[in-house]
Amino acid sequence: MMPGGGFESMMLRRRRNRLQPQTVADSGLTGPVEIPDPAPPNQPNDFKSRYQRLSESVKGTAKALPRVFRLSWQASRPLTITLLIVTVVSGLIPTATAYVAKILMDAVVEAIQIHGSTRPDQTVLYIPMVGDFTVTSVGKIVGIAAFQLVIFILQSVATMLTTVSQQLLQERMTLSIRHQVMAHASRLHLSFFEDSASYDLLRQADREAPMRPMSMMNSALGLGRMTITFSSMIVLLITVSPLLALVALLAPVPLFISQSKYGAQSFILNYMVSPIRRRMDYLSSLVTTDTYAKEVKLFGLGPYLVDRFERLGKVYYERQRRMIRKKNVAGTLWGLISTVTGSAIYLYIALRAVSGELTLGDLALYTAAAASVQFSVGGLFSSFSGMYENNLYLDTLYRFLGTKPEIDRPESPAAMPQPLRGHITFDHVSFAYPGAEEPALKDVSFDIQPGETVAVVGKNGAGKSTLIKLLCRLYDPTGGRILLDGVDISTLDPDELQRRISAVFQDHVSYQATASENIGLGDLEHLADKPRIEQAADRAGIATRIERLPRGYDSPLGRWFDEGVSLSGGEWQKIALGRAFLREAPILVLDEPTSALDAQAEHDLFVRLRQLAEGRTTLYISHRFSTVRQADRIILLEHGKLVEQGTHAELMELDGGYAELFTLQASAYLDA
Ligand SMILES: Nc1ncnc2c1ncn2[C@@H]1O[C@H](COP(=O)(O)OP(=O)(O)OP(=O)(O)O)[C@@H](O)[C@H]1O
Repeated sequence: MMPGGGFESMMLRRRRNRLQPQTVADSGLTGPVEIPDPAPPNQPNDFKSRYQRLSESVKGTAKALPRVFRLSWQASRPLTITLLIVTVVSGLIPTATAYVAKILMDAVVEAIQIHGSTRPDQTVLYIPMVGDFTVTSVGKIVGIAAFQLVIFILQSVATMLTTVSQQLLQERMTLSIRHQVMAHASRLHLSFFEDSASYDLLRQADREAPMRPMSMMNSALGLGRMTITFSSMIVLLITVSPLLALVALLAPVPLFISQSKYGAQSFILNYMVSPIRRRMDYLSSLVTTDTYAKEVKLFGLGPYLVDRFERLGKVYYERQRRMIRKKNVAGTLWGLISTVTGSAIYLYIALRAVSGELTLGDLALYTAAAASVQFSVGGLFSSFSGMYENNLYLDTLYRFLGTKPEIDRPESPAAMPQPLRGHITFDHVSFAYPGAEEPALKDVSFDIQPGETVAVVGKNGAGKSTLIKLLCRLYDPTGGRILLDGVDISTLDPDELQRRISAVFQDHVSYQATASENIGLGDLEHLADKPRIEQAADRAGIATRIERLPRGYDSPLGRWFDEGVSLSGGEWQKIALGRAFLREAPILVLDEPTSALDAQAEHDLFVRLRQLAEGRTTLYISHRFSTVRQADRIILLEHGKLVEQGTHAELMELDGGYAELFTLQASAYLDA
């Protein structure tokens, strides 16, 4: 039985389960360790239904084959052709070998008989020597043996060619698919990365899919090869004895039944990672991952987590043991029926050979044929289940490649205003994240004059970062519009817009690269422009620190490198600022750029920012009011709404939400 639709519906169920809140007992951290496995798909299990599901799976999988061959064809035509030819040849070789063994044996027996008939007086067993035979029979035997040698050589060559072509094609296809996944991911919209289900899709496409087409191709070719062996063997047997062909076909039926039952069970077992194992993996990662180490150690969680792992592990092992035992014992018993049938037939043929109705060669042929037909039946099933499994992953790949970047790229974008002054207008902007019940921004309108520095404040979750994502066009507003120098940004080319914006995000990236590259990535055109990079580092207040590094600007940063330098959180943040300063963009966006900076560094930065922001429109988010008060204007957001705006003095005078937050923070400092 192939799980067919049942498997997919199970995957869907799993995805839904993931989105639903888990009970505490289910997390694996507390509660009973007997976490149940998902119920198997509720489907009838009689032979007919199994057969129907099998044929549905066969059709579904067969449909996937053309696209896999297309991928292989695109990757390399010569290798694909070689592989196809070699598959046909390898499929015929077992039949040819069996046939040659038969004619060789028949020739030997015939030669013995011819020679034996000339010595009718012989009563004791007489073993003839080569010299006793006629030249014709020796010639024939040598000819057949030579033919056999050719087949053996062909077999070695075919094996070598298969290995080489498969490995080379694997490399080519993996490269080409990874390239496609990367290229597509780089075009995707931010919401794709922020949604867990679609992000899962990307991770799977990136991790699993590159290997799959070639595995599928290999399984398909294996299936083809075995089908060729199987059919040619049957044809050969028919020419010798139709009865033999029939029995060779019937003998593996019990094996086929057992394969179809237990093969599918182990398939489900392998691909349905049981919930208990997922929890074990999580517990293990809590103890073995660097980012969790500090907290796990401080709270003394290690022994507790290890103990939970062990207890879950015992339950898991017990379930595995039962399943593995059942599968193998039952599978072997069914297989034995085939073996017994085969032996009975073998005996029957041997007896017929004795009575002279079949030759010794026929007996040899049947032996080879029966073994290879049985092998093919086993192989047919595992090749097919391999294809089925690979196809599931390929589906993921094609679903990923079929996703559309959600930002609409205008067909003929409006011209970017020249020169860009940096006048930003939010005009009744509203926004709700996909699937979110509450909008993150509600009817927000404000205006930032060219060169103005505006700070956005508000409590956690007020919508500050969302505002910035919309301005950078990482999302499109669900209502209202954003104008840049009077032009609606949705009519501009998003790439061109983003080139005019320089940003530091809350979760800025620490690239595993040299100090110089870390800053240079802010503007690819100046990736290796040392003087500009040094100037940007100086503006961000990190130049002296970089100069003190063992290899200055060429020092590798981060732990990926053997001699990589580990920077502090604040130093990394300054590097990110340097990256933003490298880009000579008219709009500067800073999302909590000073959260990791010490008081001195923050003060220095804002003194510099005043110079840097000159001529640039700057929008920054900060929870530090010492920084905020220096802005030309301050915007206060509350639950996605703009509730106050003005200078620090104006807002203090207003004595509203801003004044309250400011006083709260200031008094905290004063009390201390
Ligand atoms: N990718 C997302 N998908 C769904 N909802 C989101 C997403 N990002 C943020 N939100 C929600 O939108 C609201 C506003 O989030 P936002 O990040 O803009 O807040 P913020 O003011 O920047 O908060 P903080 O001060 O904590 O950084 C929050 O309620 C948050 O839960």
